[in-house]
Amino acid sequence: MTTFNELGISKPIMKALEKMGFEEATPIQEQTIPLGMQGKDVIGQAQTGTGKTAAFGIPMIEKIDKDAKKIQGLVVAPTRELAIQVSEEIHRLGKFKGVRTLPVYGGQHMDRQIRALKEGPHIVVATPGRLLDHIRRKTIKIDNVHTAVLDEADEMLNMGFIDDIRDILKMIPEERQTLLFSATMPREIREIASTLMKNPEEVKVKSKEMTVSNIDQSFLEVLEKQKFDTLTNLLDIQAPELAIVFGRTKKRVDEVTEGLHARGFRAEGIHGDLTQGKRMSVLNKFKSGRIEILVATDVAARGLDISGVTHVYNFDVPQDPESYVHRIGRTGRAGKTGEAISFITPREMPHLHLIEKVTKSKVKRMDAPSFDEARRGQQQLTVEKLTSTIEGQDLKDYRETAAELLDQHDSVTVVAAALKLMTKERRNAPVTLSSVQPVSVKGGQKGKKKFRGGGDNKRNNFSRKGGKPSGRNRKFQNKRGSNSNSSGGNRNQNFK
Ligand SMILES: Nc1ncnc2c1ncn2[C@@H]1O[C@H](COP(=O)(O)OP(=O)(O)OP(=O)(O)O)[C@@H](O)[C@H]1O
Ligand SMILES: [Mg+2]
Repeated sequence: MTTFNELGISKPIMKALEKMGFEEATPIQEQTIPLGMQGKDVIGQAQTGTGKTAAFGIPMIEKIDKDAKKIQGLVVAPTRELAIQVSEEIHRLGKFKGVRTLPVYGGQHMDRQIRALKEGPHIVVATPGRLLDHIRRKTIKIDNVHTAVLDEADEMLNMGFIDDIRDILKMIPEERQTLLFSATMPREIREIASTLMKNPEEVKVKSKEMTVSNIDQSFLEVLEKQKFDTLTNLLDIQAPELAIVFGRTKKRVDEVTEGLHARGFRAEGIHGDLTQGKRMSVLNKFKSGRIEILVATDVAARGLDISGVTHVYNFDVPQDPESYVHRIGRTGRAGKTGEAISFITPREMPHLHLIEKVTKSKVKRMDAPSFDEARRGQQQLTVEKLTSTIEGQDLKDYRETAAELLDQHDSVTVVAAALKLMTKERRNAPVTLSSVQPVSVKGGQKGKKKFRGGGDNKRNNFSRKGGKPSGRNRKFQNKRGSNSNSSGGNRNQNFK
């Protein structure tokens, strides 16, 4: 294990790392940071949630001259949410050095952005379209940029930004350093690497599997029309602290969200048709725990780093193995554990096998839970509340009434009535979703061709001091022997 100290990182950044609770560098950081600090061009590939942001953020911040009121570092990211998230992480890393970072993305007021740009940020983290807009209006000057980063390059390609990216890179002074991060290396990205980068060093954190070992993966074979009931039963049993449910289309996301509301869950949907303001407010609610379930399309959730996501449900199986890896990678981040459960209709079984084959991971079969189990799941929550009240509170004022009650009724009846009163019974509103076509293996083969590996499975775990212990410790949840909330659930202990 390499400490950040050994990587020759300067004092102010070391202080920031300490504040952030980062103790050891992750493998991608260990390999990328020294190259980055030597000024080399780097292509980085590693598994989800393994700290790629700091891997490019630290060398970039090291090179900033904070007395120069000029944009010196530029990060391009595919979505607004990602731009904001990356900007926040860089801000935290560069705080003690006094580095100013600004996220710039479409959908935000131009005037406001221009005013913020006038304050002289050192680093700008931007989405491609809006960045080009600013460059053309000369509200962003890139003549002094010495470090350029493309984060999630393949996703930018998928989203049709490839020409924008090329244009942007061509405008930045040639003597710049370029860092490129991508889960896959399709032809177009390779071409950018060979034409617009200088002898890039490739850092691939190798692994047999593409998914991280701290995500427990399982699937249920379920008929399309039973998916929704199965989902709510599972949610009742597993009681995730924060869960993301993936749906294939925007319409699907809206329908599942509405259905969850009808059954009394705190859920909200997120997809590309929502306004920027709405997307941000949904994400903030989710991050702060005001909603417990985020229903999302692939694009809306790519790269998002939300701590405390304990469960990912693939309500619809992802189109290709690559999406599968990114989706489930929203949990099991920063060495924590997580659960990923995929709903597979009988006709989609070959597709699941393809995902297993390409990602080289085994997805365990689990049985669909019954309504009865779900009901017991709800009651279990009440039992936990009751137990903690028994253990933790002064009940003196209630004892006399309790004794009177027990004179009149037997104890089991009294406790049963209390449980009934306290249990939030699920409304069983009937929910019918529009029908969807099953995913065919053909779609998956595209992914197979595209996909490539990354990430040392055993070593992706890393330690973070003072990490918040996750979750309600639900015994019920432990049925399959592993969950994100079990105490000491951080498997990374094995690697210390
Ligand atoms: N060395 C470290 N020690 C502890 N925590 C870390 C370390 N490096 C990064 N983290 C934390 O791990 C989480 C995941 O990091 P990050 O978002 O950079 O992952 P990523 O590799 O970019 O994932 P994705 O492929 O999903 O985009 C973040 O919350 C980050 O703050
Ligand atoms: Mg990332």
